[in-house]
Amino acid sequence: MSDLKAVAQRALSLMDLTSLTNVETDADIIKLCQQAKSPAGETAAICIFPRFIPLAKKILKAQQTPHVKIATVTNFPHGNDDIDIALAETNAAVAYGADEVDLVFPYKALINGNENIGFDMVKVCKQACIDQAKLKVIIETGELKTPELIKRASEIAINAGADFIKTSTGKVAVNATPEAAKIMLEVIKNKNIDVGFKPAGGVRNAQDADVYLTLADQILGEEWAQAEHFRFGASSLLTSLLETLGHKSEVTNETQSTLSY
Ligand SMILES: O=C[C@H](O)COP(=O)(O)O
Repeated sequence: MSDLKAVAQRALSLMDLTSLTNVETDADIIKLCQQAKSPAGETAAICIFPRFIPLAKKILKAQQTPHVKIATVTNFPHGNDDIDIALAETNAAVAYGADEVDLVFPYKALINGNENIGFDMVKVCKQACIDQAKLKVIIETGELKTPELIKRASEIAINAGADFIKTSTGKVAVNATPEAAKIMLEVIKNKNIDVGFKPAGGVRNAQDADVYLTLADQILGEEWAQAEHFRFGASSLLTSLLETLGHKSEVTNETQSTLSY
């Protein structure tokens, strides 16, 4: 069993602190940015809908946490197969100033036997992100279900230019699982390529995080799971990690006083 405090500290620095309920207000996004500057250190990123990016940029700058990346989502959460729409959304996300775009792979098309739509969608969206944003491709493992489809979607996404492969939207019945993670990490290892991994959905505490970090350490080596290669997509993990680390999850007065937007 790993040292849970050490795991919690590591997981915090690898987190895409996520708020994708679609009922967020500006106040919720401001609070999320404040939480990203936690008493135990900064999260790697926040993950929000595109329309909130300009506000988040302003807040992150005002609270002097410009290293916290802004991730957003496109073709989300449905994973439909309309390439033009996915591309338009990705172009808009980049125009808003996203550092990272989490694109939902057209997984239903793949389940129906069409590999080309996924490849083409990732390829054009990668082009839209080139030199401006990382492209993280959500393959929705809980819907793909079989190891063969999870492996194939991972390979297609990587072949088309994904910078990260991500398990899940967090919006379906089955989200990140260790079984899916193992398949995806092995695809990355076998391809011997500079692509990252993001388990997302249902990662709730340091024990959950430990399972995925241990898999990454075993499959890709202990140095690999750094923020440029590994993220957790999670909405409630931070609160639990802060408890493990002995901190209260509330925003500190100090954090609030740095805001001058
Ligand atoms: O990408 C992240 C997920 O949407 C968050 O899922 P969660 O609410 O289960 O942590």
